[in-house]
Amino acid sequence: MSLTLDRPDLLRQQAYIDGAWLGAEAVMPVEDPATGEMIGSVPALDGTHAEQAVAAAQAALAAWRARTAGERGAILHRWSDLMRTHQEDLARIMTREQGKPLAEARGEVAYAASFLTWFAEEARRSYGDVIPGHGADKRLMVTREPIGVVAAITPWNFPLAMITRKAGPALAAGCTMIVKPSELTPFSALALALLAEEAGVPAGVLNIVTGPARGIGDVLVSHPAIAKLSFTGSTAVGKMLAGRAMDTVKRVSLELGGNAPFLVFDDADVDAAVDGAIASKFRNAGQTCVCANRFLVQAGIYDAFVSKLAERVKALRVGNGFAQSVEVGPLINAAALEKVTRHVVDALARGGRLLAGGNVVEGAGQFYAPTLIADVPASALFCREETFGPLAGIVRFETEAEAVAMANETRSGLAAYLFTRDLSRSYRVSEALEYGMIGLNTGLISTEVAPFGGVKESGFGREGSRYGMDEYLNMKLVCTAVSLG
Ligand SMILES: NC(=O)c1ccc[n+]([C@@H]2O[C@H](COP(=O)([O-])OP(=O)(O)OC[C@H]3O[C@@H](n4cnc5c(N)ncnc54)[C@H](O)[C@@H]3O)[C@@H](O)[C@H]2O)c1
Ligand SMILES: O=C[C@H](O)CS(=O)(=O)O
Repeated sequence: MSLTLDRPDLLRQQAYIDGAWLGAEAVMPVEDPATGEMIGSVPALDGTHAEQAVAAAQAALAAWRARTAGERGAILHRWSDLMRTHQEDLARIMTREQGKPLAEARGEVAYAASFLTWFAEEARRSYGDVIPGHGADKRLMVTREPIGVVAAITPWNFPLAMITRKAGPALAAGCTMIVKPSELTPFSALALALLAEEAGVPAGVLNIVTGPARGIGDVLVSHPAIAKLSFTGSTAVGKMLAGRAMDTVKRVSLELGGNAPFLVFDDADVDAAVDGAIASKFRNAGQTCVCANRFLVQAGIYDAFVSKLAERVKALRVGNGFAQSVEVGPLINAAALEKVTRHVVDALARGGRLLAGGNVVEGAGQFYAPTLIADVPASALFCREETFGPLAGIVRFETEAEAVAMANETRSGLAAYLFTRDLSRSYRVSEALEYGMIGLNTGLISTEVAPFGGVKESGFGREGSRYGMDEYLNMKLVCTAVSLG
């Protein structure tokens, strides 16, 4: 299937280093997860090219940080405007390489652009402090300065937003950046770079290095000129990269895997809980870090919730993201299909009751039927691992204490959801849950205006909100001795 774009030049098959578009003899193919067809290819660059990108970012740093926050913000605003102008093309490129339904892809373009708009304004608010001196002759001033050259390594599931959630604050702060996008979805990143160039981002300020992760990553985690590593991806890879970044004591922020519990109490609005469950579980075919990963439902509301949810899951339309009515697209690759299959088989083997789906959708591409399994024990695999697929598994509980204990029984700590109409319970439970973000009577929590991030092994640091700038700024104390005349 050909990809029709108003701006065909947005589909870039070259990497972007120091303001130049770069080809290579060695290339990496990019496949459409819905059809298995090859869309195109990108250069399979290596550590040498990563070194070139670091040198370019280093050379561009002084002039970029010397611009005023307003000047940097104006460029970010133009970049964001260009994203919105070309929303349809960016969405089509994303659906083609990542698979999500076109409506979701359009939503991600707007979400990704919102981070550029937000941080274009936050740039002007990187305030410092003047502190009353500790001596009559002392004057204390605290300034906030850009960290310097930043390396960003990003995942495939939100191929635009996970980049602008970093590039927005980094460039607003006066940093320069090298991005290594996922090898599964490089075209979104390269289209973003073209629009950055058109918006006036100077050469070297933003660099996109495509290719096998290890060779490029080895440079990005170890190069002494890189002051910060911002990683979004799996917990296992994040742990490894962060550990290596410590050899040069880089600042690190980690946005890692999740295992979100979705708690429904007897006093919940059951229809609202079902709406929240569908929104949280099946967005991007269950391939988001904040998807509900396990449903914990109190005994009194259990049957009503399960039967209503079953009707909704059975009605979900699966298919190619370009098809008008499709709500659930393909999984990203065969490994993802295998993992969700493994979790389904395990849940059924433990006595789970299949109420919808439970099968691979035969044919081209990697499709799994939206699946609902009830009456599963908390020992099931999907309760212990991030499924990252369209499986909703339900565990029954009796008491609030039991629910909180089950919810917290994981090393993950990104997002959690609870549905209750009891005000005291909403405080008790949200305070007891060990997570960075809580959805209370909602299944959708992500926005550029609020801090996004986790605790425990879901990482540290926050993206978005006024806190997002902190990840790209250093604090400096200037202590001045003044003569008293
Ligand atoms: N917390 C968040 O904000 C957030 C957002 C999106 C995705 N995620 C998590 O990301 C995971 C899915 O994304 P994924 O499959 O792309 O994760 P991944 O860890 O496999 O890959 C993420 C990035 O790391 C790179 N990478 C992998 N091995 C590397 C190495 N040895 N050296 C350097 N780079 C390497 C990949 O090429 C990719 O660019 C899920 O666990 C999901 O929960 C978290
Ligand atoms: O996969 C997790 C991303 O952060 C997606 S979103 O921010 O929740 O849209």
